[in-house]
Amino acid sequence: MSDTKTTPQFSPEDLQRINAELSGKSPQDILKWAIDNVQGLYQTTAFGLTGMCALDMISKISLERNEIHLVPLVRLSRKAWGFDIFLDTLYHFKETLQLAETASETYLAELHTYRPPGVQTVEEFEAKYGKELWKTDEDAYDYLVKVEPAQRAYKELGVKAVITGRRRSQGADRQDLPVVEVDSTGLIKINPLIDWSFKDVRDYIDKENVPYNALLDQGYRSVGDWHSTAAPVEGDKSDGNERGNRWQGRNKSECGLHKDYFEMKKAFEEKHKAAEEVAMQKEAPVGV
Ligand SMILES: Nc1ncnc2c1ncn2[C@@H]1O[C@H](COP(=O)(O)OS(=O)(=O)O)[C@@H](OP(=O)(O)O)[C@H]1O
Repeated sequence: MSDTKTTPQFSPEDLQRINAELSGKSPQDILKWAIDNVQGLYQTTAFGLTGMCALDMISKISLERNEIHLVPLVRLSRKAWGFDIFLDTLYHFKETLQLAETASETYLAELHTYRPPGVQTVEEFEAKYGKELWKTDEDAYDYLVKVEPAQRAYKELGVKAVITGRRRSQGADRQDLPVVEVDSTGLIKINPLIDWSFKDVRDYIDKENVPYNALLDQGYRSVGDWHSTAAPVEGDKSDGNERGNRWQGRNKSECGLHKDYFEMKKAFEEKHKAAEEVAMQKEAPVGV
């Protein structure tokens, strides 16, 4: 995979202007702007509530613009934008995988699913990288299940920009997010629901009858891998921190997908190389 940084469609000055223009606009207006102005646009989603709102809004924009309500959405939408990228870490809850299927059927959306390099199943992953890698080396885990597959997807599909489901009210690293940003690889990230609260997304889902992860009915507010998503505790509303059930007890609030790609890759490769050298030394016959 080439690691050359691509030239973003927007200069820093463009970005400043665009963010000023889009500030305070509705998610639908931000999405319309993105569809009209951004090339190579896809949505990256783990089918969180926010991503589901965005998916529903995009479909409605497509319908509204074409004014033909009986043509399958897939054909209309395909004209307007790319499609969904789903990074299957192999450790998602079955409810999330079920929702991925329901969402792509409901919206006739074409799902591009990417898995860790060279493997298709948990068994293959664990045979190659060991059991519970998220405990023994969480950075390597993040790199293998999210960061590398995402870069592979972007390259293979020609993705230049992604719509994400991040919101400022999710706190931690997200409280100062801009609407449009460019990451270190030149990828444009658009965060259309940036100003919405958890209640706003929940209300939209209910009002528009949007499919959602069945775990929400069990009290989950944020859903990631099963091994890093704690089950809700009765009576705990965690209103201030909707992602408080993720990576509990660990100093971690992001999965790596929204961190610096080059730094993650370098750290992974250096560690990997060192591990290989140790393994080779062990294998070398005594005296060599
Ligand atoms: N597995 C996977 N595949 C594709 N895209 C993904 C994935 N995980 C995270 N994302 C993108 O990041 C958005 C925020 O997700 P989370 O709040 O769950 O946080 S985290 O990224 O896991 O740290 C998330 O928002 P949603 O669309 O609401 O799911 C996506 O835009």
